[in-house]
Amino acid sequence: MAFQILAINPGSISTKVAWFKDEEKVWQESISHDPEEIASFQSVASQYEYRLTTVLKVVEEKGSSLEELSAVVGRGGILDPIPGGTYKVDDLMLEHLRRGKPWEHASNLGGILAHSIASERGIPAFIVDPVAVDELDDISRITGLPELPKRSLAHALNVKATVRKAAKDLGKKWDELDVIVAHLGGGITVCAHTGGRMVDLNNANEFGPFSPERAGGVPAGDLVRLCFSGEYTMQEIRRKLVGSGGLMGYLGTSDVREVKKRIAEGDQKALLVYRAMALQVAKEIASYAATLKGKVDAILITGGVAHDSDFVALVQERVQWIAPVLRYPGEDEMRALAEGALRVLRGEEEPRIYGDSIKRREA
Ligand SMILES: Nc1ncnc2c1ncn2[C@@H]1O[C@H](COP(=O)(O)OP(=O)(O)OP(=O)(O)O)[C@@H](O)[C@H]1O
Ligand SMILES: CCCC(=O)O
Repeated sequence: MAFQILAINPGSISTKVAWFKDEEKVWQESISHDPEEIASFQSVASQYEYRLTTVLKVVEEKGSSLEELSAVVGRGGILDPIPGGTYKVDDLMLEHLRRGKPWEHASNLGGILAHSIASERGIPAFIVDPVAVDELDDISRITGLPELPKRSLAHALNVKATVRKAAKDLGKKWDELDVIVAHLGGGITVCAHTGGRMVDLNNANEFGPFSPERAGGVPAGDLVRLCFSGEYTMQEIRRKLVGSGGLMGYLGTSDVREVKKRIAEGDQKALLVYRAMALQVAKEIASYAATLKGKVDAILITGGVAHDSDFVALVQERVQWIAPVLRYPGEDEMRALAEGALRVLRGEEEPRIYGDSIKRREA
């Protein structure tokens, strides 16, 4: 009998919903929300009823029956640091998903919504590879200021799914591959993945290359001066770094297709910034070759910007001396969620327990 799985992926102004019968994606919808309506909520957690109604309406319109579900899976957000994998949503996780600390992420709602739909039907709710996955080697946490260690926040769901895809293509086990993964989306995660773990990475919100909408690493002294200039609130500075930085900051757009259009029309500034982003991505990739001591099976380039073969070529010409570059354009987070749930439903993997993972890390 096929497993039927509902996957829910809440983004900042969209909610993606998909229905799977085993690996077959029966349907997928992405509902765009009115940014003003979203902004009218006090917190991510307070959007719960609004997003739940959205999900239930899509399911009804598609003519699917919630009663046939085997499990519900949601994208998980900012939790305490935990290893990657498929987690059962339990009371402790729910409490942490709702608290929105140290800051909020729309994907926190994924686990909350999955639990709400699943618990009424006595079926399991899961999250898979949330942004809080932390598998860093201790040496990678050291930054230069003891009170500011590197935190692991990454596009873990797509990074892990891409490693699994590459493992199939290369005929190896996913947890035996040594790869560098660059997820090039609105934010950019570059990571060294070895032995099944993300042992070193840039943290998509704080370090590394600038991205379509984020600043990446910036001159620390000048940033301090900006913070104390009296011109900006903390919220405004945060917005500059995540949302209005990178391509958005330099060119007023975070859409790489628009940047390409301007370049084709002869815009030299757009060309310079576009090439600079490729250089920064290449330098970040090369730094993880050092983490892996040069033992790299492949460099995997994924995310929306990987659709752009010119951009990938600019990166490739600077890093192909390290290892072959494989391109996996876009992402299929909905499939990655469903496959994470399927591995547990089929008994191929034990579901992880959030509280146990935190305790193990603290011990
Ligand atoms: N065909 C394409 N050619 C060039 N760039 C593209 C193409 N398709 C998407 N992009 C770019 O990819 C970026 C968005 O990537 P993606 O959809 O992976 O990000 P997201 O899901 O919004 O954010 P994140 O990956 O940080 O969660 C945008 O800059 C967009 O312009
Ligand atoms: C913080 C990394 C993940 C994301 O940007 O959504």
